[in-house]
Amino acid sequence: MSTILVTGGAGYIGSHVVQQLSERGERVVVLDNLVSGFADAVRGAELVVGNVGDQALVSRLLTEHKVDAVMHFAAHTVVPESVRDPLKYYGNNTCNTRNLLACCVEAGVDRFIFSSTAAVYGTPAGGVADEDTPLQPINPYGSSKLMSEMMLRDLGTAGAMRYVILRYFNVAGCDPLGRIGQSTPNATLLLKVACEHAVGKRPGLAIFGTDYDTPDGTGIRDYIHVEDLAAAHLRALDHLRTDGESLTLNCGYGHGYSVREVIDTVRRVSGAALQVTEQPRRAGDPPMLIARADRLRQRLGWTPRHDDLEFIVRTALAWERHLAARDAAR
Ligand SMILES: NC(=O)c1ccc[n+]([C@@H]2O[C@H](COP(=O)([O-])OP(=O)(O)OC[C@H]3O[C@@H](n4cnc5c(N)ncnc54)[C@H](O)[C@@H]3O)[C@@H](O)[C@H]2O)c1
Ligand SMILES: O=c1ccn([C@@H]2O[C@H](COP(=O)(O)OP(=O)(O)O[C@H]3O[C@H](CO)[C@H](O)[C@H](O)[C@H]3O)[C@@H](O)[C@H]2O)c(=O)[nH]1
Repeated sequence: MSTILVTGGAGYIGSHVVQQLSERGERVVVLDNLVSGFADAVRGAELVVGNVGDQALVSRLLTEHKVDAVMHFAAHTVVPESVRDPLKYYGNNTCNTRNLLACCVEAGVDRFIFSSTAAVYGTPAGGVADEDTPLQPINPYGSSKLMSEMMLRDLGTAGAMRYVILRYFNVAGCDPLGRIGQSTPNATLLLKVACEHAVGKRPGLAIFGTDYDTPDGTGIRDYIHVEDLAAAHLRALDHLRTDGESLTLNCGYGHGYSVREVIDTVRRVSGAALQVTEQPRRAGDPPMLIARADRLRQRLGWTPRHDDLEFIVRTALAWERHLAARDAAR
């Protein structure tokens, strides 16, 4: 039986994908250096603690485990940090991906699923991006991911790799059964920050920008539940295993919510009286970023199961309560 190598499988999104893979009976080996992941998030798979840029280690894993496909989540992901320290991002997200790809080519592993991001589009005109929208990242994080996409495209042209590039929009929510979740320390993402405030972990919450040209003046994003996103990865794997061609696909629901709508939902679901301040726009934030996501449905037969902001918030909040109870017990 062949194995899937999942890099970054101890992180937020990777751990949800690993759980779905193992529930389906797939054999999985996770490679994660735990810089932002957690060993106890890896369920149903072997965890190897190491760096994805370590070519000797990766080559050994590919052959010893008879790997037939790689899912590559390992990366640094904090946009403002990438602006302050771009080489950290090019090093981990681009150079390490290059090393990983070199090992795959050498070992003849030619199925690759890559975690890309809506950040490759930058600030698309009209706030809606399809996969052919010009790629104009406005921060090093987005650029570091785009360079990895380019390597994959060129390997595809050279006949050395078939790939599915998944461009995630705003990923949110957690395992509905509460087994794993988003534990990222010092989170900056709106939904996580709002849930942390709702459970008392933060004293307040800021809205960054109330003067956008949107119906309520705040930024609009396309929030996709992590379980739906994980399901897209399993479909991508099946596509490559049945000799499907290389694809680049947006992952979102095709509609969005404003910052105020997200905060109102967290307030309603949690019952907490949130302390919300209005602050100036955060540098580099587009007013609106929504996926045109028809291609994902058409090409992989994916249909979302959790396209419901309230459900997303409920699952995120349940995990936040679990973390708060765990911390209180320590
Ligand atoms: N969270 C989002 O909304 C979002 C949106 C778009 C794209 N993405 C992409 O999805 C992927 C997963 O993101 P996440 O939100 O789960 O982040 P995360 O930080 O929770 O997960 C990343 C994982 O990669 C590991 N890692 C990092 N560098 C490594 C290295 N050199 N070697 C081995 N392991 C390493 C970390 O320890 C962590 O477990 C990333 O590639 C990210 O760029 C995330
Ligand atoms: O405390 C906060 C945090 C965020 N926001 C606003 O909420 C919206 C969403 O912001 P997030 O920080 O949650 O997410 P981004 O839209 O910045 O997401 C970007 O960064 C992510 C990773 O950090 C992914 O890569 C994603 O694809 C990329 O577009 C934005 O309008 C932002 O200004 C607030 O008002 N207050």
